[in-house]
Amino acid sequence: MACGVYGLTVEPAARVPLKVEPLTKAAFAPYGDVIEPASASKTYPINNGETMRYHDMAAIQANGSNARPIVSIFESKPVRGSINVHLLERHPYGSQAFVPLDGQTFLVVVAAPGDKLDPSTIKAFITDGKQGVNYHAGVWHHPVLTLGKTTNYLIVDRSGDEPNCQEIGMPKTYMLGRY
Ligand SMILES: NC(=O)N[C@@H](O)C(=O)O
Ligand code: NI
Repeated sequence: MACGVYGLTVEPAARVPLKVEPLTKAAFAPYGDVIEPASASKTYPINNGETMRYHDMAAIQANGSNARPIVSIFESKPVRGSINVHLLERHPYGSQAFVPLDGQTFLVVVAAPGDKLDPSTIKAFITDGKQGVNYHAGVWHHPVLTLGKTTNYLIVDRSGDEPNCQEIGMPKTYMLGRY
């Protein structure tokens, strides 16, 4: 998905630490959904009780002309050393879900939707290896930041006619620490 540059994405000289918090449903609610059994709104047994259904975990959005939700796999190499971020991207026409298939933790950096970045809404989270995330349409997020080893993610996002990836520069370079 080619990301159009929506704003300045040159790395700012000013650097600030950004606290990395454990990912929780409540903390992530302004940005999207956490995909994990504990966050299911509805859970019920099926198949004569042999299977538990964690129902309707994420709001899958696919808007625009000829839009449809699609399933893909991202095979993502890990980032290593000090991780500093200075740009985010958004998909205005649809949501984007990442579910790790190898039990791998990853970092999530988000900001509230809007045509201008609101620095007060920039947050960083670390997943517990079982969690996935679903960014709602228009939510600013950093391209996937995989930790430790190359990881496959199941991706659910949107295909359609309109270009669906825009990048924007962050006001500072945000330091997430060493991994
Ligand atoms: N560009 C692309 O498909 N991936 C990004 O959207 C991402 O969030 O990693
Ligand atoms: Ni994305």
